Order: sequence, then C-alpha cells, then structure tokens
Amino acid sequence: MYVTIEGIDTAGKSTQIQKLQEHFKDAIITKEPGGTKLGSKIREIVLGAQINSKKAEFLLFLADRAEHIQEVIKPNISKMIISDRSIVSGIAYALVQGEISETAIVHLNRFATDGTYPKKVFLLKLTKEELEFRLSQKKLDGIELRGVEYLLSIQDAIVKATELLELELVVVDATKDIETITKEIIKSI
Ligand SMILES: Nc1ncnc2c1ncn2[C@@H]1O[C@H](COP(=O)(O)OP(=O)(O)OP(=O)(O)O)[C@@H](O)[C@H]1O
Ligand SMILES: Cc1cn([C@H]2C[C@H](O)[C@@H](COP(=O)(O)O)O2)c(=O)[nH]c1=O
Repeated sequence: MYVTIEGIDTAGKSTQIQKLQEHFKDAIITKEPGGTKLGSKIREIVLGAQINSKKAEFLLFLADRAEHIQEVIKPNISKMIISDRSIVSGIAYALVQGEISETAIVHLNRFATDGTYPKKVFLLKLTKEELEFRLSQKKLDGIELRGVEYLLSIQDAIVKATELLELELVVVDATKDIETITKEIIKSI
C-alpha cells in the first residue's frame, strides 16, 4: 500500500516517518521532493535558489514527481510505501500560489504521475500557536519564509487536494506527543 504523510512545514512528517520505519521494517521509505538522484538536485534548486517564476517552480516540483513515480513508486507499488509528501502537497502548494488554474494543476499532476496516487493520506494538522513556536526554533528555507498565514492556508489546501483527487484522508492532531501520533497512524494503516 502506498501511503503519504502530509502537513505543512514543521508538522512532524520526518519525525513520524522515522518512527514508522522502525515499525514497518520492510517498507519503502521515500519523499518528495528529493526521493531520487534527479530529485535531490531539483530539491536543492527549488528550496535553495530564488526562483522568480512560480510556473518554473511548479514545473520543477512536477519533474521531481514524475521521476519519483517512475523510479520509486511504480516499481514498488505492491509493497508498503511510506512517502514524506506526494502529489497532495504538489496540488496544495500550487493552489495557494494562485498562478495556475485548478484544472491545469490537477491535469498536469495526473500527467506527471500517470494517475498513480496514494491509497491513504495522513495530514498532520498544526495549530497556529504550535506552528509559530516550531518555526521560531529553526532556520527557515525559502518557502517557510513566506510566513505563518501562508502555511496555514496550505494546510487547508491539503484537505482540498485530497477532495479533488478523491483520496482517503486521515487528519491527525500534530500537537499531540510523538508516540501517540505514531500509534494513531499505525492503527489506521
Ligand atoms: N509531536 C510533536 N510534538 C512536539 N514537537 C515535535 C513533534 N513532532 C515533531 N516535532 C518537532 O518539530 C520540529 C519539526 O519536525 P519535523 O522535522 O519532523 O517536521 P517536518 O514536517 O518533516 O518539517 P519540514 O516539512 O519543515 O521538513 C522538530 O524540531 C521536531 O523535533
Ligand atoms: C512536494 C512539494 C513541496 N513543496 C514545498 C513544501 C516544503 O516547503 C518544501 C519541501 O520541504 P520538506 O522539508 O520536504 O517539507 O517544498 C512545494 O511547494 N510543492 C511541492 O509540490
């Protein structure tokens, strides 16, 4: 089963993926952006450099996704795959940018993935207060520098993305302690 852990920056995705890896020892653990050799180069570009064109940024994430689906997801689709982000983030961040129409965002993402979507989506949902605290504890990258309100609108857009793709969504309270969240996810998988 292909599942994805979604959430805004600092929601605790990497923390949970690490815990899930300890539980599902044979699972394929992967991520977007950066789950392939090409993807790590794309990740460096999109998160490091100042990209002026929103369309260029969107297309770079799409290129990462197409390579990831072909090289990691499709060859392992019969196994347990746990991914840190997926098409769901791709659609959510693009919807909030507002530069590209909803129809084009969904269509181009379907093209990049050949319609290979996660079976279950876990959204680690943060409160504004906890998000502010967690951001204050780290050095912010280019996307995180866009601010708290921007990231909270992405959180809503993640829900919308699952509706557009008709995916099963499990919302998890990301302010709970780490072990409790892991147990909730394992129970639902
Ligand atoms: N349930 C939790 N309660 C308190 N702190 C947490 C919890 N989960 C994660 N954290 C802390 O929040 C910070 C962000 O966690 P993590 O890196 O796992 O998030 P992320 O969603 O992968 O972030 P990003 O998208 O920015 O890479 C870390 O300092 C981590 O230790
Ligand atoms: C897949 C995807 C991601 N993003 C953004 C979301 C985050 O700010 C970064 C990825 O960093 P993380 O440490 O892996 O959370 O990129 C995006 O804007 N569009 C996308 O399609």
